[in-house]
Amino acid sequence: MTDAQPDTLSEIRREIDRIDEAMHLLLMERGAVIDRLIEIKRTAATGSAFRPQREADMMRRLAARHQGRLPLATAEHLWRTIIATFTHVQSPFTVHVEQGSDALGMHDLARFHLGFDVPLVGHGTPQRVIQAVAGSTGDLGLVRISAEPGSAWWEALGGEGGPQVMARLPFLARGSHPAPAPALVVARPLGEAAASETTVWAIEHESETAPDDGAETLASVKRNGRLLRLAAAHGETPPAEHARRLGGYASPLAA
Ligand SMILES: O=C(O)C(=O)C[C@]1(C(=O)O)C=C[C@@H](O)C=C1
Repeated sequence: MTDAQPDTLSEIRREIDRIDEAMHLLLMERGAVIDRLIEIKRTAATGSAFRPQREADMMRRLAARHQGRLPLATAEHLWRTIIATFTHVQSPFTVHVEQGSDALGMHDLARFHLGFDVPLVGHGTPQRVIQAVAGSTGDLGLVRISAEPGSAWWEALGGEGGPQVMARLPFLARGSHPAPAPALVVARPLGEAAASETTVWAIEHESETAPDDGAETLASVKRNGRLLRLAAAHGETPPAEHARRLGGYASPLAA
């Protein structure tokens, strides 16, 4: 199609304008619905409007109905931005991001899932991220999942009211994801709003090798002939006798 067919081109552009206007009106209508939701949702109990299981259900439905020319990643990013923005509107929060060895990847991941309305603060280590979240009311932390990190940073999670794992990103996990850096979202306990399809555990093994217990090893560190392991397992059953529960997340949708 060229500008030599002005009638058809302007017709199509009118259609695009109609769709854009409808989308904009719908987004503003969504904002008005969120105003009503703020009145009935007891965000004050946890200080956070973040509802990871609800978000997972929404993203699964989006992926299931998706088709056509628009890349799924673009639809995912648009909706993540909308949801994160409306989460922030309900109860403002900051996201503490581990910059460490992959600062660019982590920044991409944060912006992909949160848009630009949510403020980010960078930290050099996962422990600093956890500390910042622990000292806040409803802030989130983003910690990179790296198989052999420099320290067993997850030892700083848990405890009475302390930060826990709440989500795993990317959620619509595909080989070609535009922001593929694997990360865990940590937050102070969200009560019933938390997701727990997959539970995250800290396990200390007597030897330097992990047994085949069916749990996925997210990260591990060898210390004094023992293996400190951050593991994830479907359901709520501990994979080992002395496993310490560190939170949970909605299981990402694999390709
Ligand atoms: O459903 C809720 O509880 C909301 O707060 C709404 C909403 C959304 O914008 O759709 C926002 C934040 C939550 O994490 C989940 C969904």
